[in-house]
Amino acid sequence: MKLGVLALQGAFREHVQMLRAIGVEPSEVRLAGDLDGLDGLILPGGESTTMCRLMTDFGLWSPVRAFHAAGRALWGTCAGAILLANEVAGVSPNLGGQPSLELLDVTIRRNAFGRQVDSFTTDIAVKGLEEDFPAVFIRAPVFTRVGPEVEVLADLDGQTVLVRQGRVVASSFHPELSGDSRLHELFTQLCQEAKEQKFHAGV
Ligand SMILES: NC(=O)CC[C@H](N)C(=O)O
Repeated sequence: MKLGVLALQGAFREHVQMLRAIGVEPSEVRLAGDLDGLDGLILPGGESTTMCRLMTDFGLWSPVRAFHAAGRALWGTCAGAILLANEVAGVSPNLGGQPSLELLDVTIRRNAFGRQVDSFTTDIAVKGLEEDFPAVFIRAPVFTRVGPEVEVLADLDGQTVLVRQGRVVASSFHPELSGDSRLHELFTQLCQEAKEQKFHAGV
């Protein structure tokens, strides 16, 4: 299993460390060619406006869309989830619209928990995990609209915080900072499944 972590900005090193801890040696992705041969890609948390600018500078929008179209798995955490969404809300109007990959049929609202509660950790129930997951939220977004093909895997006080649409997963929290590798293990399984499906389909 070959996984990559988008390494333009933000908490990519923490994802790399978490993947290493579960026995996966990931590579850092900065250029389109770095995606070659990968089965899955993690888009980390950070600052989505900066990441968008770097996605443009590094010419990554089309290559990441093509990576998805070729049957590979993607997981966006926090700012990474914002990059995946079809629609981004909560952007300052004078900045214009925020570009995104549009690979996940959701609307995501940036900084949805307000400044008073910038960062917090709380245990949440996640579909597919037997025990609660310690979720770290840092100026986190929430999914305010979820399309018909999107499965909600976790919420917090009625706000959607973890979703999946086929082989695209997005969390508004930072699983790489919680010292709990279960979601990284689940994503690795999803990458494996995506790879096998591709193999069976003869692609
Ligand atoms: N921890 C994070 O990734 C924060 C996301 C950031 N608030 C943004 O909107 O881009």
